[in-house]
Amino acid sequence: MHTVHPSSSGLPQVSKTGFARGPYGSWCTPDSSPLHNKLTQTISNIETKTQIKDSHQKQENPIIPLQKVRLFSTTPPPEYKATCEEKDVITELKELKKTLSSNSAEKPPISEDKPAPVETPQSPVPTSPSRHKQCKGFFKFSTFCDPFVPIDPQGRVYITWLLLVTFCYSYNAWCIALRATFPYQTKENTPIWMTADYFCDLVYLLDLLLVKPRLMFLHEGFWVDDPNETKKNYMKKLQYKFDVISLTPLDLLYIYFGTQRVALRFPRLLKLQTFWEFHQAMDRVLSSPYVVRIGKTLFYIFYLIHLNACAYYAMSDYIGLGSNGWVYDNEGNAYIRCFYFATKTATSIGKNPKPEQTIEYLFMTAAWLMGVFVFALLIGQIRDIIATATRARAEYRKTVDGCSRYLRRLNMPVALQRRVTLWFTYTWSQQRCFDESRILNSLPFNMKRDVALAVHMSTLSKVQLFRDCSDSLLRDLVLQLRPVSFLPGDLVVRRGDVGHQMYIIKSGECCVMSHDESEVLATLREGSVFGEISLLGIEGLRRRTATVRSRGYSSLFALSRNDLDAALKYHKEAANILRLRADQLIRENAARLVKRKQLEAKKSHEESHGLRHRKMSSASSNLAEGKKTRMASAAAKRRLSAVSENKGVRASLASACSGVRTPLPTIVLSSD
Ligand SMILES: Nc1ncnc2c1ncn2[C@@H]1O[C@@H]2COP(=O)(O)O[C@H]2[C@H]1O
Repeated sequence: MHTVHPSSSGLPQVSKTGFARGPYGSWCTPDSSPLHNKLTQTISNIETKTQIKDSHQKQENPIIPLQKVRLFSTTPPPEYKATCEEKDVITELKELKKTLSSNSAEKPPISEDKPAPVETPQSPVPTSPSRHKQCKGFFKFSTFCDPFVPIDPQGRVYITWLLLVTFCYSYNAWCIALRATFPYQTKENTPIWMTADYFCDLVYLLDLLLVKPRLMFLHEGFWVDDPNETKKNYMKKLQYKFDVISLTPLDLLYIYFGTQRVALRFPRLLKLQTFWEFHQAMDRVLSSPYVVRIGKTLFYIFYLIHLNACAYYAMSDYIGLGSNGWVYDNEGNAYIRCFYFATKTATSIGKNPKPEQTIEYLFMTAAWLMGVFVFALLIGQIRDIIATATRARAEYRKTVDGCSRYLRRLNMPVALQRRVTLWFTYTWSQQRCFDESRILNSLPFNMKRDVALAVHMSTLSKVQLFRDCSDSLLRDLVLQLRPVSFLPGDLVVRRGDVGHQMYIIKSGECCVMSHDESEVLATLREGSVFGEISLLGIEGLRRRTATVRSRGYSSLFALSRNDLDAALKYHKEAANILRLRADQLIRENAARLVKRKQLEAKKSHEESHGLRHRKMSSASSNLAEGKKTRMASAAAKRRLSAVSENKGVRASLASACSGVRTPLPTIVLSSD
């Protein structure tokens, strides 16, 4: 029998060469080289081992031949045989490891067009095998039609088939009740109704005989695609019994009762499981499953009203159309009028006609009860679906409002409040959540890591450090990365602070500032790493060597010192790369600092030289001026002595001398 192993999640893989390694790979394997992958297979992956065996037999290495395990063998092997097989497998694996390690020098090249399927036994939910057999369009459809090819229950073609069956089911569900009560099936249109009916019956039949028996299923974590087993599996299910009963040809009784007895087709309504199956599949496939859930609930609501309308018409017909104030008065469009009445009674909206007969009272009571219990339940369901769909946004609003209220209560500056709100808005727009880890925590560890890798792949693939080191470094670190956002001008790290985290730029730009923050030393962009120097503690440096500011809005990943230390313990090459880079930066910065200091010294030297020169020149000019003043005062003295007796002249003289910087000749004043 055939089994298909659980495949990887289909996420792209990291490779040193191209980073993304194609859809078959997985992040879960510790080393991504094909050789290593082969070594890390578990015993459960028997088929893969067979492949490995084949490839190595080609290299003429004697390996004990492996047997394929039959999960559903008709004559199960005795237990001791299974144990022996298991032992064989282990021995073989050991031999294989030895062989491979001896051949490790000549690693086979990675085939680009045919990537080796990597098994991930630790993957919790095996994806359907259709991931491996990617075929397109018509070919896909033709394989679906082939009665000997198993069908993937998660494949698109099967979901399309489910849509067709659901359509047929809905047709039966609505039209059987409608035609059985309302006079819409006439002699003239009976052939049309019949054609539609038998087309649906054909679809039911094909589903029962050709589709459902070929559906693959999971057994102990493996996809079973053996036709006999898939058939047996279907026939064991309750769904099979319902599917068979739904095709009971009660309509053969048309021969006796006439084609008007459409109620004979009621068994068709028992194919309800396919209807549910379709909705489950859509729920899985669509990006917004809420639409499907709401659609299904609305379908139930309208269907109940439809049944109510049919019952109302049937009852009115039985009592006599228009015979009293409660029954349908046979005016206007019968279906619309009855549907309107049924909606009114079910939802208790509007004024309902008063029942007159017991049967009418019973009908009204049943309709109201249905409205109270069933409708209230269904409408509540819709409210829940919408609340779930918008829960994340509601929580975001609650957080923002709470924080703003807190800041307002503390009378914080308006600018700060605005800044906080801005941060919330930006972080929400980037991450759509504030705590990514809380969302992922419900997943198993490996899946959580796969999701984190897929989400952050575009950024992490740009980080040179991860390209240069083994893939497992990225896998070890990805769950430790914490997204953080910064606003324009925000300080990411401050020079002199103790370093606790290093950063990877997811989007935006960060500027490394010089000592006095007057100069930008470097502008770091997406995929750049910074803040590692103080974490590595090179030459005892535990403090930030530079200030780094966010230039615009930026989203970064922060990695704590402990997580980095833990990872570097097992990834020596990464430690070396980081250390080398840090060394280089320290040397560059030191050289820049020395150069700057030299420049400053030179400048100050030049400045002091210039000052002395200026001082000397100003001293000599002072001397000359003093000489000039002395000469001027002597002349004034001479003139004064000539006119010493004349008072009026003395006053004018005083004013004439007032402009002279040297103290006025006291002689003149004292002569008074
Ligand atoms: N000249 C530079 N060019 C680029 N990055 C730098 C430079 N100097 C320092 N850094 C980074 O800025 C970071 C500041 O904090 P750390 O000292 O921890 O680590 C530092 C380096 O990662």
